[in-house]
Amino acid sequence: MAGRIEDYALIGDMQTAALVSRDGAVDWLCLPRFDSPAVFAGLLGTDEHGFWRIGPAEPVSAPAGATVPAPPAARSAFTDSGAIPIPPTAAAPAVPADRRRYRGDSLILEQEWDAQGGTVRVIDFMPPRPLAGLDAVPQMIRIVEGVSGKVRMRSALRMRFSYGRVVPWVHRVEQPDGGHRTVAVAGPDSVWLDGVAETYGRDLTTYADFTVEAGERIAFALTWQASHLPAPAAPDAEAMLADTVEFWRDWVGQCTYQGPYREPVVRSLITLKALTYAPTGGIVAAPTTSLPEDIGGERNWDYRYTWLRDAAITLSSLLRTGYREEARAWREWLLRAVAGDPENLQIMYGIAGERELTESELDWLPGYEGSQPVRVGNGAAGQLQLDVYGEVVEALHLAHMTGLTRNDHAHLLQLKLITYLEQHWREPDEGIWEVRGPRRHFVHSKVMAWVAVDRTIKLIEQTPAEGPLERWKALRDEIHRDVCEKGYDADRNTFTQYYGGQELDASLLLIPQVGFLPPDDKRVIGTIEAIQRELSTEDGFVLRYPTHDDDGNNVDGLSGHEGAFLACSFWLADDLAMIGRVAEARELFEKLLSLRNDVGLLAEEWDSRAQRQVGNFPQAFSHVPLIDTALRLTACAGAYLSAQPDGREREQATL
Ligand SMILES: OC[C@H]1O[C@H](O[C@H]2O[C@H](CO)[C@@H](O)[C@H](O)[C@H]2O)[C@H](O)[C@@H](O)[C@@H]1O
Repeated sequence: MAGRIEDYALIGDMQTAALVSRDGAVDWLCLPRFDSPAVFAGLLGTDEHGFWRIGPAEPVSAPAGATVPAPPAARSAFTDSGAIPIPPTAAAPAVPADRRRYRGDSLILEQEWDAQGGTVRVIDFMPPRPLAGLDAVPQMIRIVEGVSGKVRMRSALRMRFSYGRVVPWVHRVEQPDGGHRTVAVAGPDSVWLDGVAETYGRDLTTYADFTVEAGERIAFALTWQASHLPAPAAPDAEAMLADTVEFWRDWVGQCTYQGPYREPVVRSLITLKALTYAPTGGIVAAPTTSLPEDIGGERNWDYRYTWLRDAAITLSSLLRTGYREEARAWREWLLRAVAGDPENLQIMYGIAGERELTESELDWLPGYEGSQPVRVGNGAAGQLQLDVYGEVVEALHLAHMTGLTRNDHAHLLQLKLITYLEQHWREPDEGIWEVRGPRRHFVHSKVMAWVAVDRTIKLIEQTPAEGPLERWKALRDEIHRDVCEKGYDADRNTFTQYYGGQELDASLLLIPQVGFLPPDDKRVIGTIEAIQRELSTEDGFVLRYPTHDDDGNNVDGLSGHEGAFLACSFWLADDLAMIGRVAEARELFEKLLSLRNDVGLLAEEWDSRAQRQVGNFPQAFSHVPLIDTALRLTACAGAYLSAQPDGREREQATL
């Protein structure tokens, strides 16, 4: 059974990613791309749906309920050593590592067990893949390293293609040097296992039992190849490790952020890079599908696609921390994806710009802790969400302002988007939260329409780009007036979720951040205070909107509740800093940092009742605001230091 969401660490090669549990099991891996069917889908079901666990065969202290390690009957060498008799269903021992971490600022995971006989380390990574050529195939490398003593280990590999549905045909391929490879084939996929350890099959699972001594390193490699193509070369694991170390050293070396939050910022940047599909520049919202927002409920979605909103804000964070190449690549992706008539702009696309993201349910998967359905595809692709025009234009604007090489097509696209928005901003939409209830006049959507027009006016004023400047200035004023008249409740001194509504919405926290109103405007302060009052969880985080009305009826078309939305909680910290409540902002930010798991990763939401992470994982939409808030608080600290040379702590508004 899958562990808690925070028990997982991410490894990836910028084309796909895997989740590795603290017990040494890879429970999620889609091959060859982020959005391909999973080869290991144990995360959303059981071990029967695929996993690959490497860990000690005999840990010192197995927790209650852990599978007792035992030798398979077919292997005499192991049986001769006098190990415990095997229960017929035992696949592999599942015992949490005693320690784990990423190797420095990289995506190379190291887990260590103090086991019977000594200490052992397993190093897991996926080498960044070349974009073309024979070796442009996904690989997962697992190096078992003896740290001290002598430890008996087991690798248990159960491949189940097509999200746990298909048992592949697995066979050995003898090699001229006397060694062998193991290959699993079904339909379009083949997956090759290489390693020096002897393997054997039992219960439709491939095992290797071996011993590792201090200083010894035993490598395994899994390589995917289209099944109609010749066998891929067996990778040189140690050379791949050296290349991967160098790749991350170079990449992290470009980071311009040097403030007090360097560790969480860099880990978030590495995570965002891992979610970027290198061949096209598309960015997935998360590498998983259907990790529930409500454990046991139906709020389960496929995030392995590129949302314009999520990608645009990711781009902004990358640009502000020195990463221009990713920004340039995403701009190219955007231009290709939206090519054609902006009337047909989708709010999300596949990672290569695909438009067909039809949603369906995988009824053979039980779901994470029974959370059904498991969905692939995403019906939100067909929604109207007017805010994405604002987010995209804002990202293009920032790219321009930070000196990214001029691109006339991007300018042209921006002008076309505004021409579309001019005709459609008055319409109701599904809004930033993609609610599956009725369309409404969401205030956040209108605010972001204002952002799109505002930034385009600035583009025209600052560059040779041309457009009907006066007409668009009038449009900008009209949208502003409309929002302030219809989206603001003067009696309660707060903006509301939608025109004429009573509910609040945490996306309103963005009003001062995008410059729609200044932070010291009484309506802004009133809205921040109302959100703090009405949308806070008992532990001080923020819900994005109330999921139920006063009579207990669901308002977003879905049953159940959801956790605090981490992005919104970071936005609150930002706003508090903007209105001068810097100490409070910092306290909230640090509380948010404490929700990260031990390797620095955040899901989409936090379940305050269960005190655990929920939703897809790791989530770009959580790591981006983490970076943004860190930058703001760092700027606050800088302003503070220059204003307070004696170093005494005092709150002050800096923005
Ligand atoms: O919870 C309801 C909606 O959840 C998803 O949308 C959320 O994730 C998106 C990607 O990070 C984000 O852009 C959006 O703002 C979030 O609400 C899901 O994709 C939707 O289908 C679902 O209705």
